Order: sequence, then C-alpha cells, then structure tokens
Amino acid sequence: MRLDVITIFPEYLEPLNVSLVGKARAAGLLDVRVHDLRQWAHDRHRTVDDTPYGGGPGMVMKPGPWGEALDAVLASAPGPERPVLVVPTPSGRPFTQALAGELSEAPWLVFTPARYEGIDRRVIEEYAGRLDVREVSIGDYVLAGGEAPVLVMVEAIARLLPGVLGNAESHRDDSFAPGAMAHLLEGPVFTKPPEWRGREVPEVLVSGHHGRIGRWRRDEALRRTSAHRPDLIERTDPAAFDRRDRET
Ligand SMILES: O[C@H]1NC=Nc2cccc(F)c21
Repeated sequence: MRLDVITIFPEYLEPLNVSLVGKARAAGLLDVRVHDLRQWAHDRHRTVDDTPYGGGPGMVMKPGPWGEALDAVLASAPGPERPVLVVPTPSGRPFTQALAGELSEAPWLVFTPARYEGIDRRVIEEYAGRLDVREVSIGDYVLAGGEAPVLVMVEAIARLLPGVLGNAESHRDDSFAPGAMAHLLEGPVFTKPPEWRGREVPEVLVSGHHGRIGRWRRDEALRRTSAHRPDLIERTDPAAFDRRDRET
C-alpha cells in the first residue's frame, strides 16, 4: 500500500516511523510519503489559510496550495492508479473498524489533514469527480487539526495489511472485529506473576480448561460492555456465542 499525507505539520507524522507502522514500512509493506503543504504556498509568508467568508471564528485553509499539492501527488504515481482521498474532518462519517478494513484494501490512500475549521469546500468538489473521496471523523470532540486522526486511522488500517501483524490470530478477538465477540469490549487480561501485591489471577485462567476459559472471557466481555458501552449490547448475537463455544 502507498500512503501519502499532505500536512503543514510534517513532524506530527514522525510516529509513522516507529512501532507497527515503522516496521511495516521497513518491511516494504507500506510506502508512506509525508508532504509539507507549504511547498505549494508561494507567497513570501507561505500562507495556507485565511479568514472564512461569511465571518465566524478560526481560519479556513485556502484552496490554491491544496489543489497544487494534490495535483503534484496524483501526478507522482507511475500508473493510471487513483487513490482514495481520505479527508479527516469533525463533520465526516465515523471512522470504524469496518471502514478501516475497507480502506486497508485500497492500494493507495492520500490523507489531507487540515485545521479544525477545514479546507475550502471547492477542493473537495474539485476532486470528488475523479477520486473516491471519504470525509471521516475519529470522534465527537474538538481537536486542533487532522494530524492526530491520521495517526489513528493509519495505525488501524496498517495492522490489517497482510504480513503486518505477526500472529494472524490476534485479529480474531479484537474488539469490533467480526465474529462472536464482535461489538463487545474485551474483558480483563492477566499475565505473570500468578500473585501480585496479594492479588491472584482468576483461577479459571490457570485451569487449562479451554471451554471454561472461553465462557469466562465471554461473560467478562459482556459485563464490561454492558457497563461501559451498553449501546453495543443489542448488536451482539447471542447465538454466535454458542457457535463459538462449540468451535473451541
Ligand atoms: O476526527 C475529528 N474529530 C475531532 N476533531 C477533528 C479536527 C480535525 C480533523 C478531524 F478529523 C477531527
């Protein structure tokens, strides 16, 4: 997968050099290119934003630099391939595991993180005709810009690429991944030592009885989900658990 990010804060994307994404890049599974938007702002002050028409708070990003940047990035691809344009914005569709999965299938993604107030609408209109443009939000809270959302989305997408996660199994029990535990939060986890500050690991987990362990984990996941995310409970199919129990 090729992945381009156009931003006025290239240093904000440094985390894409480390950990899971960094390893995927080193392994040649991901080709990540970060571009400084200001190289396409030609005035002396390299201006990329201005006050909004119609008034109101904050600043809106000018269309000129974005148009030149996107044209340059699109022109840099050898073949006829067109990327999916991912526009982080608080007014976008929710970023979900399903969308991460869909985007992980794309051979080329271009991310355009912008300031909170966004990019001049005409940029979206200019590219919507020829690219698959996705306006996406990572959540209903106020951030200064879209760079942190890009880090979040790239991590969620990269870990789904073949070869990126060592143990393929670790997708299976992800919260929100398809299957019996889909839409459930994961329950508590434990590791050595067996006792720590007088607190012991739940006996079932050291029983070696996989059926009991599976049921305990499901019950704990249901308990945690009903406490923290009751909205997810009605989306759970109890029959799927029985099927899963029979498999384990
Ligand atoms: O994901 C959103 N959630 C909240 N604030 C934002 C600010 C800029 C971009 C963006 F995607 C977002």
